[in-house]
Amino acid sequence: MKSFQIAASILSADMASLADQVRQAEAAGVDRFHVDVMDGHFVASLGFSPEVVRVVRRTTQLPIDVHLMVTDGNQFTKSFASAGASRLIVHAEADWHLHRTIDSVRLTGCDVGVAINPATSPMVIDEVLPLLDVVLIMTVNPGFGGQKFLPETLPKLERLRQRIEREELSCQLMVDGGINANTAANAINSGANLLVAGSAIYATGKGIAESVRDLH
Ligand SMILES: O=C(CO)[C@H](O)[C@H](O)COP(=O)(O)O
Repeated sequence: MKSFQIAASILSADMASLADQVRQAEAAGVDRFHVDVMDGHFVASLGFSPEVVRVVRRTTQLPIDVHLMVTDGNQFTKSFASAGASRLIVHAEADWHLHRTIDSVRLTGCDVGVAINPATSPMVIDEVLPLLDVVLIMTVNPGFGGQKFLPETLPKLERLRQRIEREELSCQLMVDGGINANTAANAINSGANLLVAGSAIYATGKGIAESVRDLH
């Protein structure tokens, strides 16, 4: 049995045929979908709305992770939960009251995750780790697809993996940014068990099926 999951990030998908791109990725064997929400403030880009999550939800039964790269994640939890998100991931850097936000995500019925940027120490989530379903270690600075994987983020994965094992926590360790057939192995060897891939699935020029096969 493989020890990792693959999430397809629709940021690099062709929006003109989003439903078809979701179906193709599911048929190719991805385990879940990843939808980026960007507010032009916490990160420089804009996108995606709950309406996009609704389209993905209507198209697949696979879990959908919504990554809230926004200044106030708490204000959007209900709208993305009712659009069909399975899991909401907020940024530790963007939240002064992370514990309260984790509680509000739980109240929506969604699973909960916290993301940290490359410059952020995992110490910021020490106190809440046992409350989480997933930790997202950004392996690029967030906001854009197609960036280069930052190997200096790997020691954070190792450190978190050790604690998760030691305390027998059920939390997944997710990596996002620059994940492809070359960088995935390093991330997995350092402790990641959920790989988010956007351009390595939707923008290789080889087609979705072959790209997912390469990742596996
Ligand atoms: O959060 C993100 C960028 O901030 C993304 O999920 C993005 O889609 C990753 O893209 P790629 O796999 O092309 O690096």
